[in-house]
Amino acid sequence: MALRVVSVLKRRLGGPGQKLLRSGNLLSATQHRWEKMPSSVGFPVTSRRSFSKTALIVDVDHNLGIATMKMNNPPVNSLSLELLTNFVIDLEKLENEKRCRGLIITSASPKIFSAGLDITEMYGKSSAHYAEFWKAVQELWLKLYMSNMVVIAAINGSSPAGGCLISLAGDYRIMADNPKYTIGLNETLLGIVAPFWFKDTLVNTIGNRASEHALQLGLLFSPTDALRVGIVDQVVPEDKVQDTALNVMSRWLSIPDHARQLTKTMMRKPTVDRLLKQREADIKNFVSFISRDSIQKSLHMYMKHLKERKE
Ligand SMILES: CCCCCCCCCCCCC/C=C/C(=O)SCCNC(=O)CCNC(=O)[C@H](O)C(C)(C)COP(=O)(O)OP(=O)(O)OC[C@H]1O[C@@H](n2cnc3c(N)ncnc32)[C@H](O)[C@@H]1OP(=O)(O)O
Repeated sequence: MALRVVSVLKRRLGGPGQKLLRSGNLLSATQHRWEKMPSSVGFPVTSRRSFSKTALIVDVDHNLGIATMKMNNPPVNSLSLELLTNFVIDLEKLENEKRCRGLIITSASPKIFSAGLDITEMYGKSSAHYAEFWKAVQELWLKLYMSNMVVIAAINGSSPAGGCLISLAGDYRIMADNPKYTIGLNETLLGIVAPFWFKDTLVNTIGNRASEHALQLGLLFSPTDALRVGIVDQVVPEDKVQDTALNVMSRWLSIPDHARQLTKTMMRKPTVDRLLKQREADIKNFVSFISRDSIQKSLHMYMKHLKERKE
């Protein structure tokens, strides 16, 4: 598979990418750290940046123009305020790197892509905290959904709710073929409601009827069912997720950026504008909804249930 990926990329990538590929195997090259690589024009050929504090590991391969972002927030990659904030900062940095055209989002922890929003950020806190948290969730979705980069989710584990949203905000989803993993917008199971822009993102992906069904029942799909309904685009053996992501990326990067980006904007802007027009109202709605005693109780019970499952 690795060799096939290399030959596909050889055909599709021009310039420095081809030079690197001529010099050896793409996968071993991307695995090299920048200090091991020759720098022909004064900057690292491949650079790796790790932010252990931010719980995100970002590798940028300047030659291929592909960044890989691994969520690294054990135990379950829950999206805390801090992680959301740093996710946005790193996305902005990548967006500003001219040579970075593609982004693969995946998880550093096997089995869990992301457990979704950090539930502990949504109960027992102040209204100001809820508002700040929700703004960060909105910001991440806005940035990801409208990214100029090709964004591929390499879903190597379970991906409920906010984790599913991150995947849906990308351009293409590849999921590991493991029946233990599930993906979906399961908010109703927690006694909460997926906001309209979560719903819109799902509708844009799988259509209205399938979304209504999935959202009302809070369905968490196995990889096979997720593929059938269209939440993911491909299901592959667990050890092939990353190779497949690179392979698919090469196909997407073979399209001229400006044409692909304008097309993406044309398809997604109306959905994004809907939130932008009522962003403050959406924050207010969230704060008032989440502060209700009944909702606080539901979230508390849900967390208790998660903990008791283990005992
Ligand atoms: C009038 C209408 C108005 C409408 C207005 C709308 C307003 C908007 C409303 C609000 C919208 C909010 C949208 C919410 C989105 C979300 O993302 S909510 C989060 C949903 N996530 C989940 O349901 C996943 C829950 N977790 C799991 O199912 C499992 O943990 C797992 C991911 C499958 C992993 O399982 P396993 O490996 O067995 O690990 P666990 O032992 O279960 O967990 C380890 C520890 O992690 C804690 N944890 C798990 N998930 C979360 C989480 N999301 N947040 C915080 N913490 C989490 C878990 O409790 C364990 O903790 P310890 O016991 O302390 O170890």
